Amino acid sequence: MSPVMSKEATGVAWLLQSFNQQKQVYGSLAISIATLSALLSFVRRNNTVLKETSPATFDKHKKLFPVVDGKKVGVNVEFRRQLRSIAAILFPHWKTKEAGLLVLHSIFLILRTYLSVVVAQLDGRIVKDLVNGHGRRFLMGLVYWFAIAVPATYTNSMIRYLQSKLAIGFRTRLTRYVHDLYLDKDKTFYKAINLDNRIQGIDQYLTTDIAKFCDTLAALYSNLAKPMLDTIIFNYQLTRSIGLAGTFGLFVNYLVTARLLRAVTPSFGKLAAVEAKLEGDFRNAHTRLITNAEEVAFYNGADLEHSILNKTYLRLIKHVNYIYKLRISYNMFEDFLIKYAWSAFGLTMCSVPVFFPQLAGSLAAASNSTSANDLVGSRTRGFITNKRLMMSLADAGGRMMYSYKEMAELAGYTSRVYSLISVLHALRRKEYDGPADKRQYALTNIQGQIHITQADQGIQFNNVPIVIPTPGQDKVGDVLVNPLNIHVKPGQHLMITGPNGVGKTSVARVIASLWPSFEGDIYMPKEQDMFYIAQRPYLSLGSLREQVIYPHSVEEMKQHGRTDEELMDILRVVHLAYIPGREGGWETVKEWKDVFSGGEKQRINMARLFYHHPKFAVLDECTSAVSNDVEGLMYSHAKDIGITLVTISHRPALFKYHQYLLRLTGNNGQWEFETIGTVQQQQSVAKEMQSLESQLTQVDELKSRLADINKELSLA
Ligand SMILES: Nc1ncnc2c1ncn2[C@@H]1O[C@H](COP(=O)(O)OP(=O)(O)OP(=O)(O)O)[C@@H](O)[C@H]1O
Repeated sequence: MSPVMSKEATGVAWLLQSFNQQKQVYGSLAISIATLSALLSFVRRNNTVLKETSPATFDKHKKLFPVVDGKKVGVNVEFRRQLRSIAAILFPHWKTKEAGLLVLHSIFLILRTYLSVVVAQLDGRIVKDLVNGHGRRFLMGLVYWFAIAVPATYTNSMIRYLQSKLAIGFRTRLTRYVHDLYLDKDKTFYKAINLDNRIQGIDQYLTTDIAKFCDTLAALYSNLAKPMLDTIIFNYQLTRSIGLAGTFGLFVNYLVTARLLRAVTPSFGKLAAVEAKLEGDFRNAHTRLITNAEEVAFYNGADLEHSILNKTYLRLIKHVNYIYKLRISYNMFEDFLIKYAWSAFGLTMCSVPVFFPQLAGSLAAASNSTSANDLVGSRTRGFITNKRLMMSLADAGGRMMYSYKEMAELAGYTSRVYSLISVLHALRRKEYDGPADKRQYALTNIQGQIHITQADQGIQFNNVPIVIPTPGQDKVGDVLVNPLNIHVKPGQHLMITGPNGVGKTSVARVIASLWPSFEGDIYMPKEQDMFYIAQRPYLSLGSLREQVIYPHSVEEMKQHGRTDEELMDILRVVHLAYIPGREGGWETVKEWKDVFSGGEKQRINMARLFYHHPKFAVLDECTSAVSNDVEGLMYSHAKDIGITLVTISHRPALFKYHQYLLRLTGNNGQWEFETIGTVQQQQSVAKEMQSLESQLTQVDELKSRLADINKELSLA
């Protein structure tokens, strides 16, 4: 073999040997690429929309979510139980996308730890080659350094990506589940807002709290799982160089740190829960202003609203500042312990193989046995590798300790999310907040029965009192109306009248099952045969068409074979035929509550009645802003098309469209049921006519006064 050939052969052999030594670098690359392709195909296959939660699932979860009161919020047994209950929603089974994401996330976490070890060794090797003056090896080390950078950076960004995906996945599942509970057929949303005090400012729970819970949970997994893994692997690596005594020292160090930190950590969980509540109050105050902007502006109430908003904000910020203050001393202590005390301890550990080789591990012993020339290089290599491992270990331990604070915060969010779900579950089962003993008219003692019958049986109340549902441990409701006995048969229109606040709308609430019936029996047709128009007109988000067909969607309208021409006919009845032309057609989307006048809003609501064409309609003062002539036309049309009306109003002008009158007197809950057209009725109508006639007699007088004023003005 020529000297040249022999040199080349040596070069190839060295490269092969070097490749052999660094095969883990290529292994890492291969694993990363394989994981990437698995991930991409997995994510592509799993972009499905979540299915609606079935009643069977809710029944199954009943035991998981008992309502708990007054439990201490913190990292305790109750926190773990609540987290396990919520986990049943996040991971309904092991074939979910989130479970897959979790597995992938874990793979990348392992990969990162593995790469950290490789990097530490490579770092030690490069420095050794530098100290020993091995130029070629040093350059080759740099090549490997860059080669490892590719999977390392990819792994890091993948971990962040998967953590965000996991958080979004959790949030989607949880939001879907809570929405299914909240907006179910039993109108749980109404009960949660009006019949219960356990969840205040529910919008904050549904939006921010769920999001924060999911973000913290996903972050906690990587902040906890990765350092745990790191600790095990790095400790193993270190044991090989600094020996068992060093590793034992490290463990003692962890234990002492954990104890110290636990002792000085303030109750961050409780503080986070209070902060979330105060955030909710602040947001709520703004929402109220947005909803009532016009009324506030008319009253010139900006100053008062300003001070309410400021006070709410100050309460929040005072609490946040308090948390920040607590954090100063806690963070100082935490940093001192984890950054400085641990580093000093780490350096001491790194010195073990140098000063006490007899205590060192197998790797250090091997390098110490090399020739004197290589001793400095080997020590340098050992020190650099150990220092890097030690730094990673300190970082891992630090993150584990910091995670305790995150865990405490997670406990706060968990308690909020858990209480939301548990109260919604309870309300779904009609378990309200009330006294434990069965007192009359307590929300825990609802005895009334609702019987669904054929529409031709009408609506019947047998001994049903109207009681204000009052939540609270020691509370019972006040009786507004004594037990009612009424029967509204098809075609026998009923009007409910009485002074303000006597309980007229409350009767409608009981008919609609918004309020419970505490006693007696209610017989009524099925939901589809009934329609309610509330006192305050409601306009939804969406197109003009969707305002008329509400609560139908456009798909439902099509399924029922309804057309825009029919909608136009309906608008003619309520004298709004000009609206589609003026607003640019049925598809126009606007904030309709700001577009329509008070009377127009009420007429749109009446248009819905004609679109849905129910057998019975409960109309609660829903035409008070409509002119008398149009109101009359709408009432006549409703009766002509066979809708039986239950009208709530105190205006005698509407008597003539009804056969019966339920008069709530407000006198200790008393009521009278009369046939319209009796002597009393005629007297009351006659009284109204008299008053109108007396006003008419003044018309000429008023006209002449107006003419005088005009004349005076033109002279001036
Ligand atoms: N959720 C509630 N909690 C406590 N009290 C309530 C609640 N809802 C209604 N009330 C009270 O019950 C009474 C009856 O209310 P309701 O709305 O039925 O009156 P109404 O006869 O329809 O009055 P109006 O003619 O002014 O519309 C009122 O005094 C009201 O303040």
